[in-house]
Amino acid sequence: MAQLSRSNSFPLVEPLVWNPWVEPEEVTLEQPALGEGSFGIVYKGRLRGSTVAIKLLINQQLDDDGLTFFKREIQILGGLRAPNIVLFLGACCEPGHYMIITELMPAGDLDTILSSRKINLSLFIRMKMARDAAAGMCWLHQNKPQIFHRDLKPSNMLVDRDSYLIKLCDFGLAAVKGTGSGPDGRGSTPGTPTQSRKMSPMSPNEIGKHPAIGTPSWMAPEIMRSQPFTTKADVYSFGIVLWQLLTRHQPFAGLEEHTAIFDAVCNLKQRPKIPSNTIPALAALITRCWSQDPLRRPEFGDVIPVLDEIIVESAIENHDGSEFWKKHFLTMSEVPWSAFWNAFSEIIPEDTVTDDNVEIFYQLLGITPATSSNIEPKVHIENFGKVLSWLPGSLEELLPSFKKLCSQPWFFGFLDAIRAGEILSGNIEGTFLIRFSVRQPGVYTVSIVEHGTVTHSRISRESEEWVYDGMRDRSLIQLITKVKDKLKRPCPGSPYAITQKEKSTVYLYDE
Ligand SMILES: Nc1ncnc2c1ncn2[C@@H]1O[C@H](COP(=O)(O)OP(=O)(O)OP(=O)(O)O)[C@@H](O)[C@H]1O
Repeated sequence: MAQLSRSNSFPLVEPLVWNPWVEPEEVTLEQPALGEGSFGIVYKGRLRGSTVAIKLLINQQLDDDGLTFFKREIQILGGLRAPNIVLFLGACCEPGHYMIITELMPAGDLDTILSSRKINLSLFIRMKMARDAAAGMCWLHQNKPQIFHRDLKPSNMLVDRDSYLIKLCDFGLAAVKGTGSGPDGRGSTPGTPTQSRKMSPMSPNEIGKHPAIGTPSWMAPEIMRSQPFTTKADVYSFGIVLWQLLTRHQPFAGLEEHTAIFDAVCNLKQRPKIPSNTIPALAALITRCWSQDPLRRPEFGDVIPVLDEIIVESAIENHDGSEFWKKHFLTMSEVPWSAFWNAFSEIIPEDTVTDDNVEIFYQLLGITPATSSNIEPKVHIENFGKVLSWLPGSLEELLPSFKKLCSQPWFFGFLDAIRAGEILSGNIEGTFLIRFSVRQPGVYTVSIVEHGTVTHSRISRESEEWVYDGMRDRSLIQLITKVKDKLKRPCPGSPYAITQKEKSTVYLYDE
């Protein structure tokens, strides 16, 4: 048999259409700026009929070294096409108009988003962001030749508005292995550190003391010490980013001076504190990523599958539930209803696989019937996780437990405070209903008419027991019977009234 020669490249003989250069007149900028870094101010703008992001260099009088940097950023970013790396669109290399143009990421950078408490981001979304960043870094490290980012931090991670997809940006400090493309033009490629003039955001004075590249809070100890480094220096930075995604805090916040960070990280081997209630796999991953010894840090290719499992665990706290999702739908955030039900009906008792139960489950997962027969409804991982947090126990018992709950006249399921208030108003003192807490999955809310107004309070969960009004019980239904002096009269009109034909004998009200 003829031997096929293996080749993954061939010479491109046709003239290339790729032309990165843009004339300054082609670009229009919109004020105010979107963001500002140490080297550039970024604006929203227009180019050739498209809305884009334009980074104008702050220093428009580049010397030879500055020009080398600028060209390298264009060369590296311009050659990258990957789902988690911001798309390069063009550049202008005319003195006075030095700029780099990329796709616009409308939600801005991750640093701003994480520090804005108004933006609610579940741990599930934040771990998906971590996975995106890891995928972007994996692309760089597995490129041939390898690319080192050297400034990985949340302000260099851009966010897509709707999907929260993350793309890496700012390749101003990036380097290509084996090209001698050091920022100072003297070959400070990874593995052979030299003194760098470009250090963000250290001042020139400090550079002499700590010849290193990057931003101190995210800088690996070997970089700070100006020792040889590898791709694992980026993995260290990722460990800090992962901790930020977990806590939404700034790393080394109390340490203002770069020398203090140097001392903490390099000499005292200190790291930010990982909260004790962190998912164990996530705590372990952060710890490995920011190991003092670079050899103990994982490759990004190994980080991604670990994050895939962490993503599931962050959406579904219930152990059986997260194992179920990992087994059938790992890497999927939502699955078509039929695929979900096929897998789920395999693990529940055969007599519970009924049309009634399908319907009840449909409601429970907050699925609205498809408006068109072409679109199959989907089960979202976070909804499944929430449902399991309200109905803890084994998966086999999920449907019977929910059915029993629905048979209680006071249970109203998915209802917000405003609607609960409307339903209860005009009822006598002590009339109440119980609903899933809209804000806090895993918690129930009691809405009750008290002193002529409707008040809302929580039934919390502590050590596998439900707790309300000083009483506690493993069964929610039993707990409600214990507080019937306060919760006197179930509110009429439960949406599950039909299932209440099989009314529970556990709780009997004196109407
Ligand atoms: N494509 C984009 N879409 C939206 N906002 C962007 C985009 N690119 C950059 N920004 C915003 O501008 C800020 C600065 O961009 P960038 O990091 O590229 O500049 P820099 O001067 O090289 O920064 P550094 O100080 O980290 O070196 C980002 O943190 C972000 O807020």
